[in-house]
Amino acid sequence: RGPPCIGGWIPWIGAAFEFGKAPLEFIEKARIKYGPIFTVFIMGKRMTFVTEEVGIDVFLRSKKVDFELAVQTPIYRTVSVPGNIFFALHEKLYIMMKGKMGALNLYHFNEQLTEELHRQLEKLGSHGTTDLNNLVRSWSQSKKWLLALLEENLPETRLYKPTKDNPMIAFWTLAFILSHPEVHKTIMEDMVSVLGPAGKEKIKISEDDLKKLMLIKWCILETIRLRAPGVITRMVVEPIRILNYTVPPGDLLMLSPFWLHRNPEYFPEPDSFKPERWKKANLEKHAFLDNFLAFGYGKYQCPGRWLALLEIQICIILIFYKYDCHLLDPLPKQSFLHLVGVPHPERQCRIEYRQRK
Ligand code: HEM
Repeated sequence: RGPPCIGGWIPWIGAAFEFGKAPLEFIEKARIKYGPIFTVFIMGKRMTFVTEEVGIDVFLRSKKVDFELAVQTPIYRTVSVPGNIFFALHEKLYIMMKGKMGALNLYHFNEQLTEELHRQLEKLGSHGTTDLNNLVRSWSQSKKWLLALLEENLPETRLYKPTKDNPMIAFWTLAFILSHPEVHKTIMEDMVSVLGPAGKEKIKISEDDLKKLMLIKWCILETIRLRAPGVITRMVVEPIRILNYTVPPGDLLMLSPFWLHRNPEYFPEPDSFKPERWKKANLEKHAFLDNFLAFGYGKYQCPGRWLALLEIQICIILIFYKYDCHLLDPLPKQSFLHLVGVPHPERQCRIEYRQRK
């Protein structure tokens, strides 16, 4: 017997209309109505969602589910890499990225990232008002060095251009910090004690400075917890038993880090922005909090996770070092439309900035 299946009235199309209206909301409503495991039938495809312990454990650890088979089609759709090239290059590319961007090798990027962000900040002038989204977008457009690094190590990737970098986490982190004045104030005090008062041109940020500015890292992780990707996915390759159900091969097994991070058993007061909960994580040993799955898990866990954290950390330090900032709009809600990747804001959020003296 398979899990409860949500189909809809029109045979092949299935639940596509209902699901497409607000996929994230759909998943949570379906969990409440159908229980911890359910299948959604859409455009001839079956997606089986697991939302509680047993299912999550199968998703993360079972040998009967496959990462490459699940992501090949979306990769073809977004960056046009055909299946044969993907399967031939994927493992090599992953190992290379994991090595170059691993937590231990990462600080080589410090100087390059700081230089690049300084250049972008100069364009902002001494003061102004802008949409926070525009601000972070302009910073993330010049990662040519990262592409060059990939191409140098794996020339075959030259043929494929990546999609635009996604600056959403930098947006949300700035928005969360600026809408929590106590947190913002403590960050500014820490910055003065580590980097000194404002005024120096083009400060450099050492690995040691980053370690001392731990609250910023906690804010980024807490932001990622609250704005985690809507789903991660695996393809079922052999029948798997979860609770009393059998999930057949060919199903896409789906897990939602976004909703998992809202489970109060795992994260007390899950909707509150509480950077201090990250005090418990063993970040020195490169471990996150239990049940934090924003970067996926297992053999193909996000290889860019430490680089993403480093980049946002430097970005926030540089902007707060140079400018006094405040939001002109309240913290926007997240849109429930984005299932893949980090949720976008429902509406704009303006920021006013003025150079610190
Ligand atoms: C906060 C930002 C980021 C988030 C939330 C994120 C999240 C994720 C997630 C959830 C996965 C799928 C893992 C799984 O299914 O187990 C993934 C894979 C991946 N991420 Fe990230 N990521 C981020 C930033 C980055 C950055 C900056 C890079 C590159 C520089 C990157 C490169 C990749 C790659 C290449 C994969 C695919 C791995 C593979 O094909 O084996 N990510 N990421």
